[in-house]
Amino acid sequence: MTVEAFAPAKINLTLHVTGRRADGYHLLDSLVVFADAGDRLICAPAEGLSLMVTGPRAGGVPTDGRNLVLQAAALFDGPGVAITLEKNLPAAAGIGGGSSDAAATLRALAALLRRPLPAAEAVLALGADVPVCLCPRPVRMRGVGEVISAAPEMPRMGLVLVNPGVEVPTPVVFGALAEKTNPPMPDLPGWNTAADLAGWLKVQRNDLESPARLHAPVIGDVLEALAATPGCLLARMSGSGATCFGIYGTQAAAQNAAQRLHGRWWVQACAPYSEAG
Ligand SMILES: C[C@@](CO)(OP(=O)(O)O)[C@H](O)COP(=O)(O)OP(=O)(O)OC[C@H]1O[C@@H](n2ccc(N)nc2=O)[C@H](O)[C@@H]1O
Ligand SMILES: Nc1ncnc2c1ncn2[C@@H]1O[C@H](COP(=O)(O)OP(=O)(O)O)[C@@H](O)[C@H]1O
Repeated sequence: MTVEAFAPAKINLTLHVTGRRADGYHLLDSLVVFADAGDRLICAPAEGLSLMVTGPRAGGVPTDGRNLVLQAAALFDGPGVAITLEKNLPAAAGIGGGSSDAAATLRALAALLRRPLPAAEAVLALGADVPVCLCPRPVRMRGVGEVISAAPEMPRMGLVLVNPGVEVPTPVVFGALAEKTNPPMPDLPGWNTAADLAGWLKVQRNDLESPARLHAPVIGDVLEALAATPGCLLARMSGSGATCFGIYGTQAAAQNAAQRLHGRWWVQACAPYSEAG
């Protein structure tokens, strides 16, 4: 039996940094959605554990024990599985590529080996973003990433992701954040249209945008380019960057914007993705 799993891109529509724990990790309040663009995993029974990384964004992704896929697989105590990871998302890009791959590995191996998912603490130890990636659907994420509650359904909309090809290491961005204690989000209201959602998001924030722009000023160019595309309702950075997203009223508007932006950067038109269950 072969098990396939989809590892969707994670998008932080908001990212409020509300405090800092004694261990240095930051407390977050984030509206997280997933995209129907992502990496793919194929897991097949084998003698030992192995990983092959393929796909257009495989370059530079570690294939040894540094890869979160192997770290996630190791939680199943030396499983006999050959894993192929098709890498479509840019790495170190603020869209949770590694974390989503790790979560997809956990889902796939639990199904393949007919075993329960590892304990919550072990999942969190893989990375603060791994718990949220375990059930890809719109959620509000708090704590350092482990406190997850359902968010209202997303309205119909189109999205465009743009990454300028500059890797922005997450610890560097958190380290450069001047004010660590900022207001959380208010209660989430629910949105009927993409314009409603964008209007509400405009008065929310990504607190990591300023420190990320210090490290990679090109983020400012990406945001400007996205905002200038026809029909763009909001342009913002995701996570610790450098990927930015644009929100559009329709898929067609997002496709059109992506076509205009194609050329110097990684550009992907997509739609919100939600896994049932
Ligand atoms: C910022 C976020 C927002 O969703 O996304 P990305 O930019 O990575 O996609 C995540 O919190 C990233 O999660 P993840 O990338 O899994 O973080 P980890 O591997 O656990 O931590 C990497 C480093 O980021 C910092 N870190 C991470 C999460 C957090 N809540 N506070 C932190 O201070 C710490 O310096 C830590 O050493
Ligand atoms: N499966 C993976 N895909 C991409 N990067 C990975 C993976 N496993 C480990 N890494 C390492 O994790 C780092 C962060 O990658 P990623 O999770 O994509 O970024 P982010 O935390 O910004 O969303 C990369 O620099 C890379 O070396």
